[in-house]
Amino acid sequence: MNIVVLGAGALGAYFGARCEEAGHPVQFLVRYNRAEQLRKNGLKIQSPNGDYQVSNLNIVEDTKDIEQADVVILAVKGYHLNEELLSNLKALVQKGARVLPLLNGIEHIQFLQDELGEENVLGGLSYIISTLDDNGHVIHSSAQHDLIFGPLHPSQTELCNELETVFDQANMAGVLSSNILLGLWNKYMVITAFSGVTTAGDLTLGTIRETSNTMRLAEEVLHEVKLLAIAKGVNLNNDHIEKAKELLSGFPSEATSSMHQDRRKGMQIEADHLLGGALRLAAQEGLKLPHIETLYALVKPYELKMQ
Ligand SMILES: NC(=O)C1=CN([C@@H]2O[C@H](COP(=O)(O)OP(=O)(O)OC[C@H]3O[C@@H](n4cnc5c(N)ncnc54)[C@H](OP(=O)(O)O)[C@@H]3O)[C@@H](O)[C@H]2O)C=CC1
Ligand SMILES: CC(C)(CO)C(=O)C(=O)O
Repeated sequence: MNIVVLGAGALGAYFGARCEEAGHPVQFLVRYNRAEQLRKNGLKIQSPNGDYQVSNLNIVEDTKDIEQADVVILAVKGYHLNEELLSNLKALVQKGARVLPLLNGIEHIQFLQDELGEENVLGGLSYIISTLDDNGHVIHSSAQHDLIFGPLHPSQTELCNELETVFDQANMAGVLSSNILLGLWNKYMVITAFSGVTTAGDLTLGTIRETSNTMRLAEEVLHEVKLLAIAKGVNLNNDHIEKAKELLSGFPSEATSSMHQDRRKGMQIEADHLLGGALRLAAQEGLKLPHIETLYALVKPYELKMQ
């Protein structure tokens, strides 16, 4: 399968490298600075599941240089969804590719479907903790490296089956979901609570778990996203909340969200995409989400201007 990775950061570079390691042609569509860094340093993964250096590193800076593309693994940040990115995605869709977005959040799905056509956007998400070091190599620190995906349109079933085979061959946990929309909302619930509280409070998960008032705040956020999902016709229930709490208790004490890591590094954060997105969707339904609204107000000052 011909794979294009658009967004060769912590997440996209990890899964792209794993697919290349399994013998699939992977092209990394990158911007100039990342291209230079990859040419200079190559691409390495440091992971508890096995280190790897990409042997056939195929870097492209222009969609014109991509002849064949079956799937685009889209792993940019929410604030990267701009005109330049869309025009690259449209060019790749015209060449026959379908797009597998792995971003945290939920609003981008409808946005991409509106821009690219419903049949061209698969559902996808990931449970992993990874970051880039100063050389642009991937540091993967969780045991989990799960990529959960599935069809959002009936025409995508065959491609999803082929992707399942590709991911099965790779050193990663690819899971084909029969209800990816529910999976996306479930992840959205987890990440809104996890990233909201860690980023607003500058707290690791361990401190949150040890402080009952703070843990209760995270639980209130889980409940608010559940209400929002239900208002949008997606049946998140209390079992999902309990599983989300179990997941959060499974991470090590020093673990934190990718948004909090970005706040610590002084980088732009996905506050608007994640928390702001929930508030916009809630407004459409006449819902109030007071805990999310408060967290949004606290993290908004760290959302630096677009670079
Ligand atoms: N890291 C993690 O542990 C996890 C992250 N996620 C989610 O995955 C998504 C990606 O996160 P992450 O990988 O950490 O982010 P990174 O910031 O590490 O990577 C994003 C990459 O996208 C690239 N990019 C942006 N716009 C373009 C463009 N127009 N063309 C080409 N490349 C572009 C950036 O390149 P450039 O260098 O040019 O800016 C950057 O390398 C986010 O939504 C995040 O919330 C989900 C689960 C875990
Ligand atoms: C919750 C977690 C670590 C799971 O992958 C995540 O998605 C993030 O921090 O962005």
